[in-house]
Amino acid sequence: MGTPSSAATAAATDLSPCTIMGAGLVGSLLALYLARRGHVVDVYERRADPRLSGAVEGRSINLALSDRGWRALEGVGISEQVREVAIPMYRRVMHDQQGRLTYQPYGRENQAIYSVSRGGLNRTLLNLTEADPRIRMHFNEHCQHVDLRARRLEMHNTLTDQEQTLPFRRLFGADGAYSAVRGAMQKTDRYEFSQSYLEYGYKELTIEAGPNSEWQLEKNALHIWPRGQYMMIALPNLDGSFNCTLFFPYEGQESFTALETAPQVQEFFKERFPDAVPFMPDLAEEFIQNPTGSLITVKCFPWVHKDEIVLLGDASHAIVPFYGQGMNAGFEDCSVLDSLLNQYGEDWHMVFSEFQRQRKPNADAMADLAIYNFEEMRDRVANPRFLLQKKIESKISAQYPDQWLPLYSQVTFSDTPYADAWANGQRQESIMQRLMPHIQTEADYDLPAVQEMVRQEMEKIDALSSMA
Ligand SMILES: NC(=O)C1=CN([C@@H]2O[C@H](COP(=O)(O)OP(=O)(O)OC[C@H]3O[C@@H](n4cnc5c(N)ncnc54)[C@H](OP(=O)(O)O)[C@@H]3O)[C@@H](O)[C@H]2O)C=CC1
Ligand SMILES: Nc1ccccc1C(=O)C[C@H](N)C(=O)O
Repeated sequence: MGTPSSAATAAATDLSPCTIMGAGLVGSLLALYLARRGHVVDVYERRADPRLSGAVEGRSINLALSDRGWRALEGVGISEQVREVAIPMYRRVMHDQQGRLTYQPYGRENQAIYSVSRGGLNRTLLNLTEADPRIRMHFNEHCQHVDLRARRLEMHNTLTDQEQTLPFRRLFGADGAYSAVRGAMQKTDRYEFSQSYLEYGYKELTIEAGPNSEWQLEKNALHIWPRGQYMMIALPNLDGSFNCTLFFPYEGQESFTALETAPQVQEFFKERFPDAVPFMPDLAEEFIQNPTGSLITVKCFPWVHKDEIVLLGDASHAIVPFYGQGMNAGFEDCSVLDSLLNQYGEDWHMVFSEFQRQRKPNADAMADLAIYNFEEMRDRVANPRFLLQKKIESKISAQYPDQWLPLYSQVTFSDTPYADAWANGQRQESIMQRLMPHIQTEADYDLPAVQEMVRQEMEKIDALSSMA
């Protein structure tokens, strides 16, 4: 296990107490970061302790941990522990309507995104917070109101029905997409806020483990059934099963409203996902019983109030799940905040204002990237020309590693700010649009005319970067 980077710089005395709202993934990781700097941390969470309440496993989209998330976990020395329960997924496996498979690697050989269960990761983080004497966890505490002026929280205990008012000195809103902390900030003058829902919802389903707990599809992959306007995906679990998610329109001919009865569900899946159905014995029951989740994007500004309150994770930037970056971005918030604390010490005004200055454009870019990846996953990955373009891009990247890293790798396997990755990616896409009409097969990449075009494009990239 690595040494926590921030522990070395922690001052043991005179640190202001910190209050975190929300003990989800971001709130729990942030508690570890702040405690390891020497702060006393109180964490309030409206849910019961998931380790006691036996939260149902397999009822949430599996997370895909990638480099930004791993780096943040390393920052508090817990990445090895998480790695033990994470399954590497090296590539996308696409299933067409006849059950034929095509493949797309995520990055170079050995580069992978990692499937982890949200509940499992949350429990691991909570065990670690509990082991730290500086952290006090308060479950079943619902924040009903934040009084910004008096710096007080109105809390309601959902077990005892008791109300209490608590003062805070420094408040970190990690209370998710429907944040109560943000809710109070929204009432201040000139507060910018927007939320939008996709016209799609999601339904969680299960591909069962085989008779000997074996995986019935390729284990180390993320499976996609792209169907143009909708898709199903599956991520592996440690017990041999897969968590499947159907992303599906609310309305229309093929939509949730059109699938109401068990025979309708069976019929539809048999036609559209025939190779998955034999592994989904509880399909119709799950489809009818599991709730349909909605898909929200939240943007807001500012993220800070004076030097007293800051929003992190979904509270400031909830995004749709299609890039698998929501948790990674929220974890990166924690490591960025920690490095700003290293830089500015207890000058919270500087720390908070730098935090939102750096993070806001990146959060906005990630929100756009997430929507873009939905179109890629549900539609473009089914197109052989798209897969050829990705192969050509990886050849360019191998030949010109200093000039070209594919967009997916910049987002997933680097710490390039999301906004820069998105801008680079759009530039690269326009180059590919010029190049691809000259390429029909992978071998065409070596044609002298194509090589010359690529060389000229690289020269332009060099010229641009020397001007920057
Ligand atoms: N794979 C999945 O299904 C999901 C994944 N995620 C991932 O996790 C990432 C990080 O999420 P994070 O920012 O931690 O947000 P989360 O929503 O995971 O955590 C916020 C926590 O705060 C609690 N909370 C909300 N309102 C209050 C309140 N008024 N008082 C006290 N507690 C409150 C929430 O409870 P409650 O949940 O009851 O609102 C929740 O436990 C997301 O970007 C996403 O990628 C998040 C959700 C689902
Ligand atoms: N975790 C997810 C949850 C829902 C939808 C997608 C994901 C992904 O991780 C997608 C992956 N990054 C991909 O591009 O193939």
